[in-house]
Amino acid sequence: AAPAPAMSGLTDAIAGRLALADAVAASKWASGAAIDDPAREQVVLDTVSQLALDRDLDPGYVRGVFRDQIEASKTVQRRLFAQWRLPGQTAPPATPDLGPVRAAINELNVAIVDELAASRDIVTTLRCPPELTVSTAQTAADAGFDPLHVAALVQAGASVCTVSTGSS
Ligand SMILES: O=C(O)C(=O)C[C@]1(C(=O)O)C=C[C@@H](O)C=C1
Repeated sequence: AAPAPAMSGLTDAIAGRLALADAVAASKWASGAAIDDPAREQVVLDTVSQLALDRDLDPGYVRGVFRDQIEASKTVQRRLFAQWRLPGQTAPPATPDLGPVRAAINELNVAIVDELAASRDIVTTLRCPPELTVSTAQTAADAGFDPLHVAALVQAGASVCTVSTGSS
């Protein structure tokens, strides 16, 4: 097999977290809960800030990456809700208890911060945007993501590289 792209550990962890948005959405549909849960978002952001400090990463950088994880999850959840509201469509059956899926998200949060630490030297360089693009494409293909999840995966990676490639 070809070697894995340099940042595929990170994009695999991001994709694993994003894939859980489907289970979150199904659970919220079953319980009638809102997609947006600002209190849970604060817990996630505060937790990953501490994980960042433990690894000598900039907590502001890591919070920014996780704001994108949360927004990407909501992109998927909102689209699924919109689909399930269509005539003749239904949500998959799910338990209204978010506890188990949030436990899985917590584990992937740690994995993502670990992968950000492993990629700390590349994220500030001009190699980051192309490596992230290649890894994202490989991860999306391996995961069998549909266009919605591919778009959300790209959204989730938007703040990973701290080098600007835009002309100014
Ligand atoms: O845990 C939830 O309820 C989710 O929907 C997941 C998540 C997240 O990505 O961490 C996303 C949106 C919510 O506002 C809170 C958290």
